[in-house]
Amino acid sequence: MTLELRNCTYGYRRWKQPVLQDFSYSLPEGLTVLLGPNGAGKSTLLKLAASVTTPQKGRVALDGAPAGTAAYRQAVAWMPQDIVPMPTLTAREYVAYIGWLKGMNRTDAWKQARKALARVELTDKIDARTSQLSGGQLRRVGVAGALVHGARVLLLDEPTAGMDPYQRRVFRDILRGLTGDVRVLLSTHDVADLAEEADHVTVMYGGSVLHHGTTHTFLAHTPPGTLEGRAAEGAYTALLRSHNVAA
Ligand SMILES: Nc1ncnc2c1ncn2[C@@H]1O[C@H](COP(=O)(O)OP(=O)(O)OP(=O)(O)O)[C@@H](O)[C@H]1O
Repeated sequence: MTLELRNCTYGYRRWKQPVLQDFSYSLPEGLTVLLGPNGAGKSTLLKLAASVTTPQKGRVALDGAPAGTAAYRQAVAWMPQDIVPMPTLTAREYVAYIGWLKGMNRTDAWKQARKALARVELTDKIDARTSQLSGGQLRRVGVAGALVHGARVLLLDEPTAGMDPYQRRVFRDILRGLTGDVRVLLSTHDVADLAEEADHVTVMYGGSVLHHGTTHTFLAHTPPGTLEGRAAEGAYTALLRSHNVAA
């Protein structure tokens, strides 16, 4: 399975410098953590891969199926950085609605929404209005929305932001429990928490990829003498500094 952006250019304003220019990226197998300072282009990359935005130039495809086609949209799940509550919908209705938008029939979407909410331990909030959930609970609803339709590619934009430590652990267990050839691209500022779990690490800055490789090659940037448990943070900072980027 290959999700690929090839020679993509994307800018939010036509008269401004594009955020991504002639940008190519291929999502490796397993879990890839996407790191980078604010404004690096991480969300933009995820939105292009999720086919919620379309590049002005270049192409995005999954195994040859172009982004935007039904086959592509069903295979790819996206959790946006900002989960906007829908005041009239309950958590279950919200997740089922995402499933339905992704092509599930209503009965399946309804059943799978309950299961997806159980996976993020929100069974007790299943009938709560999304507008009445806390920020962390709403993010867990977002994760459930990404899980509901059995996608082969999960694109998650800062999924753990605002989650308490216990829920971060639950989330990591969900990632570990994904079976089959499911690929995950996950952006985070939570370097220490997730980078060491990943199979691959991508670091972006200024719309470019500074590093893209296995976690092993990423951690090789860790400066000697770094405290235990700080290896990923150390590697990240050292990588940015080696490119003259203030971390
Ligand atoms: N809707 C928008 N309209 C105009 N410019 C935007 C918009 N969204 C993002 N940008 C700009 O695009 C650039 C990349 O933003 P993007 O959100 O992809 O970065 P990011 O790496 O996800 O940042 P963060 O870590 O802060 O979420 C930034 O310069 C940002 O100001």
